[in-house]
Formats: sequence, structure tokens, C-alpha cells
Amino acid sequence: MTHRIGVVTFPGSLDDRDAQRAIRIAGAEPVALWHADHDLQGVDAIILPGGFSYGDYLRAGAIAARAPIMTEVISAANAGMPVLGICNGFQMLTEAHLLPGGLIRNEKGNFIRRDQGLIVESTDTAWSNAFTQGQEIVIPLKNGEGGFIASNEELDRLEGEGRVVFRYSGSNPNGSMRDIAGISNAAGNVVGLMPHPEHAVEPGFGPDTQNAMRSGTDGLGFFASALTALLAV
Ligand SMILES: NC(=O)CC[C@H](N)C(=O)O
Repeated sequence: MTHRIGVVTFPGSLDDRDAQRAIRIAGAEPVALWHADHDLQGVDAIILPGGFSYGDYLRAGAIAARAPIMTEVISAANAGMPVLGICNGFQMLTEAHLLPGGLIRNEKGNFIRRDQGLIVESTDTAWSNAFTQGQEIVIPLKNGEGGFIASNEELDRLEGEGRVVFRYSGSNPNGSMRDIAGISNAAGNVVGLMPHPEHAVEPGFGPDTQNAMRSGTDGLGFFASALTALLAV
């Protein structure tokens, strides 16, 4: 059975087509979902893609988190459907309170674009089970508001519950507290991260392709993880 993974397009989304392409490469069927609908079209999992939804007005992700389709996305996430928020999608997940904390302007104020090393801290989620704990992966990072913040109490809770899924390796690119690059909800079906797995799924087009040790396709593991999680349902 082919699993169907929906990608929601908002006004200002940029990486929705890349997410759809990555889903197809991973062996699932991408389904285009529209922000103004109240219809998830029976998908098995959902991706909130990167970009500048609603021009990042108010706060990045704040308006998208209140778009019509988010009513259905929030219910599905609370019912256990795998949901991945990538970059602007991560910002939406925190704004929708599906994930705690928030994302603020990068520490040095500039937009950052680079190939980014990440340490996989938890493989206990719907989007990271294909990795091994402690594995280093490299995928692209590109954002202006990627600094993850939360109260010390919340950060302790996230760490204590094993919900820090990815941490930046090497230098922290944006001032994220405790080098956090991605987190999950308590059930592990909802994951948000700032770097972009959907841009690292094809040999020759991903990051670090000059390095013979790397395939440039580390992003595939996210999509493979979701398919494994769906088979277990
Ligand atoms: N690549 C993105 O999704 C960008 C996210 C967001 N709009 C920012 O600049 O922080």
C-alpha cells in the first residue's frame, strides 16, 4: 500500500514542491493540501513546509498557525498522525502550540544559509526512527528566525522526556538554547526542526557532496522514518 503524505501550501510557502518531490523519492505519494481548505484528503501524514508564509508578518508562522486547515492539522496531530514542520513549518507548530517554545531572530540578526551538521539525539519519533542515536547527519539550514527559545523549566522537561530530537553540531548557527535544532511532542508523532531534510534527498544535489564520506542524502531518513511509523499503525 502506498502511503499518502500531505504537504500544506500557504501563501508564501517556498519549499512545498521540494517536500512533495522528497516524498515521491522516498516511495510515498505526495498530496497537495491548501491552507484555506478544511480537508486533509485522507492523508496518512502531514508536512508543514518551509518558506515565508504570509510574508512572516506579525511573527514567522503566527498567521499560518491560524489558517483554516490548521483546525484539521491540529486535530490529526492530537490523534497521533505523523506531522513534520520544517523551518517555517516548525515556527507554525510552536505558534499552534503543538510544540512548546518559540523561534526568534538569529542571534547575530542575519539570515543564515549553510550545510549544517546535526546530532540525532532521539530515534523515538515518527520522523527520526531510521537514524541511530548519536549519528551525525548534514542537511541545509536557511533561516532568519531560527533561534529556539523556551523557559529553563520547559527546556529541562524537553531534555528529561527525551524530546530534543536534533542538536546542532559544531558552532551553534543561530543562538538556539542548548543547541536545539529540533524537538518533538510527548507522543513523538509531531516533530519540528529548523534545517531542511527535503533539500538533501538526491545524490549530487544535497550538501557536502565533495566529501566522499557523505552521500548528500541524509534527509531521506526523515521520510523513511515516517513510512516505518505508518507501517506500525
Ligand atoms: N527557510 C525557511 O523556512 C525560512 C523560515 C522563516 N521564514 C525564517 O526566515 O526564519
